[in-house]
Amino acid sequence: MRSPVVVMGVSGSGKSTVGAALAQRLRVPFADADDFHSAANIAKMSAGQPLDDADRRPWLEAIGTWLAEHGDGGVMSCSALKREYRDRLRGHAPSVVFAHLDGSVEVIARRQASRPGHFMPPALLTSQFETLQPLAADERGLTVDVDQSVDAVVDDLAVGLADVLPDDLPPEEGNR
Ligand SMILES: Nc1ncnc2c1ncn2[C@@H]1O[C@H](COP(=O)(O)OP(=O)(O)OP(=O)(O)O)[C@@H](O)[C@H]1O
Ligand SMILES: O=C(O)[C@H](O)[C@@H](O)[C@H](O)[C@H](O)CO
Repeated sequence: MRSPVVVMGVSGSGKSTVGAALAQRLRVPFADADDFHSAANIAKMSAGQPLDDADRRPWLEAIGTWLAEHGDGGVMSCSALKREYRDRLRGHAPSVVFAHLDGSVEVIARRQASRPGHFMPPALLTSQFETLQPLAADERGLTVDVDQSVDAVVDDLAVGLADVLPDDLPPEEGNR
């Protein structure tokens, strides 16, 4: 069976950009968890307030449903900041693999600041880092450094995923 991939990380780490490019490379469907938020969640973040567990619960359910529907391959960009959120997603799609886009607050703040017209205010980056629980050793996934070009990040992901999912990727992707 092929597996869905969740590209995770704090706001501004590159999930939307990298996730879309990865899906294209793997030739699988792509979805962005930003598009699954309720209007109330978007309004809350836009007003500079971080989401809490209750705000994220129905959102995670919708994302889990998408992952379950894409058990044979798909990429979802979703912050998935806490272990308990990832456990929830795994409950829907047990084969899911998490790809953490990891970077320093300096690099990510710089990218967020130069991104025009996004609802997420840069001031919320601190709470994103405070909430983030990196992948634990028992979680199926990989971590990639975002302090490099988008192409290089996607290359690292494709190579790393080939190790995590040796039977899932087309040979030309898996053997890069
Ligand atoms: N590796 C990279 N090198 C340079 N710029 C990047 C890289 N990855 C992403 N960016 C840029 O950084 C900004 C943030 O990226 P993006 O919107 O994809 O992040 P995100 O994690 O999806 O954010 P959010 O969760 O807030 O929607 C964008 O302007 C994007 O073009
Ligand atoms: O869990 C969260 O707090 C949210 O997912 C945020 O991270 C936003 O959706 C997004 O990343 C903002 O751009």
